[in-house]
This record gives sequence, C-alpha cells and structure tokens, in this order.
Amino acid sequence: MRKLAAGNWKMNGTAADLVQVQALITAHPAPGCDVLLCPPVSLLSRMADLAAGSAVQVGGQDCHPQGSGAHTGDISAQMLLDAGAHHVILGHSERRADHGETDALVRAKAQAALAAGLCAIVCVGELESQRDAGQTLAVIGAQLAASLPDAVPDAANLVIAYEPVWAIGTGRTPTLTEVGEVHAFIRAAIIARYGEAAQAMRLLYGGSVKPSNAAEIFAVPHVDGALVGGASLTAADFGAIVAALAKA
Ligand SMILES: O=C[C@H](O)COP(=O)(O)O
Repeated sequence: MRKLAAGNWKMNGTAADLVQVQALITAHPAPGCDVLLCPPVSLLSRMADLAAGSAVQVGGQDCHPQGSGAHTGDISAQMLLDAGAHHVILGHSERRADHGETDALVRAKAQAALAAGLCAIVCVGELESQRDAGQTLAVIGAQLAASLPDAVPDAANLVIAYEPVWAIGTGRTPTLTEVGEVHAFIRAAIIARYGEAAQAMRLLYGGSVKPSNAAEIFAVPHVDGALVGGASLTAADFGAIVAALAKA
C-alpha cells in the first residue's frame, strides 16, 4: 500500500502561504509516498492550480452531506471536487466539538464524499478522560461503527485517522505501544466490517506529529501515514515528515 502524508492547515493560511506549497513541491518532486494538503476553502482552488502536475494533492476539511441547496456557509463534496480536491477530512474532533457533529452526520458526509468521487478521511479519537478511564478502544469502536460509510466500493478511497483529542496541538503523544494497540484494533474492526479489502485501507496517526517523532511513529504496525496539523504549515517540517514516511 502507498502511504499517505496528509497535512491539515485547519483555519490557517492566506495566499502568501502558498510559497510553502511551492517549496514543498520543489524539495520533494518524487516523494515516495502520497502527499496531501488540506487548506481552508479560500485557498483550495489556488493551491490545486499550483500543485497541478506535482506529487501534491489537495483536499477539503469538511463537506455537507447534500450536493447543493440552501445551506449557507457550507460546501458540498461535488464543489470540493470541482475546486480540485481529491480528498476530504471528515469528523475531525474540532468539528465534532465546534459544530456538534455526530457520528451519524459524519457517516452521511463520508457517504456523500465517496459518491462524489472523493477519498474520505474519517477521524476518530478519544478524550483524555476516556483514555484515563480505560475506555479508549470502546470509544474508538463506537465511533467507527457509527461514523464509517455503509459501503466502500474501493478500499483506497476510505482512510481512517486516529487522533487522540488530547494529543492534538499539545506536543503530547501516546506511547508507541498505545498507538499500535489502537491501530491494530482499527484494522481488525474494519476487516470485520468490510472484509479482507480493508487491509488496503490506510490508517493515519494524528496528534503532535513532528519531524522529531515521525520516524518512530511510522515504524508502528498499521500506521500507514499521518494526519499532520501544525507541522504541515511549513515546507521544512512537513517535508521532513514526508521524507520520514517515504523511508518507513
Ligand atoms: O488534523 C490534524 C490534527 O488535528 C493534528 O494536529 P497537530 O499536528 O497540530 O497536533
């Protein structure tokens, strides 16, 4: 399976920051893994134009479950595709917290994304209190059961990102053993759900991935890449993570 280094710019970046994308493309013309950047919608089309013909793909950070209609401020999967996106991040914990997104809504969005021809990156992850209470696998299992799409015709089009909420933007990470335990659990859950085709679904770890810890995280079984926030904003940091993944 080809691994995936995905960057989530979140609500960061203006046109001036596209120099980072050009620098990434120049420094990693043939990266040896898939490379994705998900900018705010305001930059999506421009970033897609800039990255055309390079190894960098672009994606959205959310989509509406419907294709069009009276939904002020929202964007559909078809619109993301039209703007040049190949992927969309769905169910990020920040959207679950900021916008009250439920597992059922995340599933509807994921199904819309797949139907539109996008690759869906569905995020799951436990709160620190849930980890402390020994509930991590139960929480992840419930999120997977209710957030993932019913049918996935092409395993390459569903990516699952494990992001412990307490590790996002904090500089803290689970131990490698803990990462491995959750990723093995996710692999088993999706094989039970979708069959052996789920061996080809990529599982990303996200939460304070940096150049300094990327290689050890990428050595954990069933870690097929990363969903990177802060460190995806600069070509130097994200490029180092891309290089570590290509070597893993
Ligand atoms: O989507 C990315 C994650 O929330 C990780 O963010 P972070 O790398 O800044 O911790």
